[in-house]
Amino acid sequence: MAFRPEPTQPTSSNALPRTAVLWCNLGSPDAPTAKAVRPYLAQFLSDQRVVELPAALWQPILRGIILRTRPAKSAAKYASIWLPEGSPLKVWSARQAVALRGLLDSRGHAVQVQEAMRYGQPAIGARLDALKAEGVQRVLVLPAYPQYSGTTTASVIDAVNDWSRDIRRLPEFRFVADYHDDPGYIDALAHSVQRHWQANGRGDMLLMSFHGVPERTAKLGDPYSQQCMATAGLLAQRLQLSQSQWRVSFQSRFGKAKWLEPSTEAVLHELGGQGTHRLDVMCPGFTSDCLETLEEIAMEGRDTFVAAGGREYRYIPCLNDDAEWIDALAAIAQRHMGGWPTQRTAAGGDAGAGAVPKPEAR
Ligand SMILES: C=CC1=C(C)c2cc3[nH]c(cc4nc(cc5[nH]c(cc1n2)c(C)c5CCC(=O)O)C(CCC(=O)O)=C4C)c(C)c3C=C
Ligand SMILES: [Fe+2]
Ligand SMILES: [Fe+2]
Repeated sequence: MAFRPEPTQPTSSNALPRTAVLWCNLGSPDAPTAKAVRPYLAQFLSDQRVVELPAALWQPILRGIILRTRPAKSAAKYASIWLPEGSPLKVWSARQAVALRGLLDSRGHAVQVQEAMRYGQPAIGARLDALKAEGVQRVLVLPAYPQYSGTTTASVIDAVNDWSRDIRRLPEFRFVADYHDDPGYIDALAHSVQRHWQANGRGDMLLMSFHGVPERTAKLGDPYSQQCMATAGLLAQRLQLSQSQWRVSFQSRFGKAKWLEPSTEAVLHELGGQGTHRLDVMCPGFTSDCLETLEEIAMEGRDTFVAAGGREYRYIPCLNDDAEWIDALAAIAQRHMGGWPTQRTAAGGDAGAGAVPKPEAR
């Protein structure tokens, strides 16, 4: 094992903050084409946090069946939601990082904020390389997942650990595990629903659809489903909804195993069949709109509901770069950076940069 030589530390860059927030999301393919989706899915579905099967059993299925058929089907779905600037998930993640940095800066915190992707680009390791080369000494790893799951949150931490393995002088790391019950997050969600009601009228029912995981994952102790239920309960309470006015479901089932229930598809079918007049649908577990919300919920979900007899289907967008949400995110970041010298100095750097004494020490 050879550890990499340390980069020469920048000496005169007091203006560059020594603390960074790494805003980590899932990632997307580079383009909405089968050619680009294939390596993305290969990386994603080879992560043993995501598919908990022995590699000797799973890899032949992945390489021999899934990666032959799924890339083209997924690419067509990605093409239906792709933005001129790229994948919605990456576009929103980048905007969120810029907004978070701006807000922290306006509060006197000199902190770098970078978005990074667990799969595809910009990769977590590449971002950490660049931050280290700039002299960053403290990194807050902030997953874009409000609810903790081994399949997502822990996998982000694995990527940080993989990068760390051959680094001689590591930055100080802190990891945010979850913020499923954070009052700022719940308030931002509640206000997004209230704004939607003000603009479009109140629906008869609010469906909160979360990404699913295999039922086995939950049975083995993953806290994800409990945290989803807690988020939904807090949001319903905050919106003063009665038990009959809200439902929770789990979407994006993959493979043949049993996943968390009820499935979003089954609930949409049921609600449509009952003649639900106006259905409001939101995805509180996704902090930005992406393939799973824009294609599966806003498009496919509508078709399922209407085909079953439902009338009005209204999709409420994710928090994306909503100002109240960025404010909540800044509070979460600040709380976890407590004690770190992030205050901006007169020289424009941070108090932890070393070379410039703090104003009060002069
Ligand atoms: C194979 C099992 C999967 C598990 C377990 C899983 C958990 C999980 N995923 C998210 C968030 C997202 N998933 C997204 C896409 C996506 N998810 C899976 C599979 C599993 N996810 C696949 C194969 C895909 C790719 C698309 C496809 O081919 O269907 C996305 C969107 C990515 C984008 O580019 O827009 C997100 C976000 C969570 C939160 C989660 C468990 C809690
Ligand atoms: Fe997923
Ligand atoms: Fe999906």
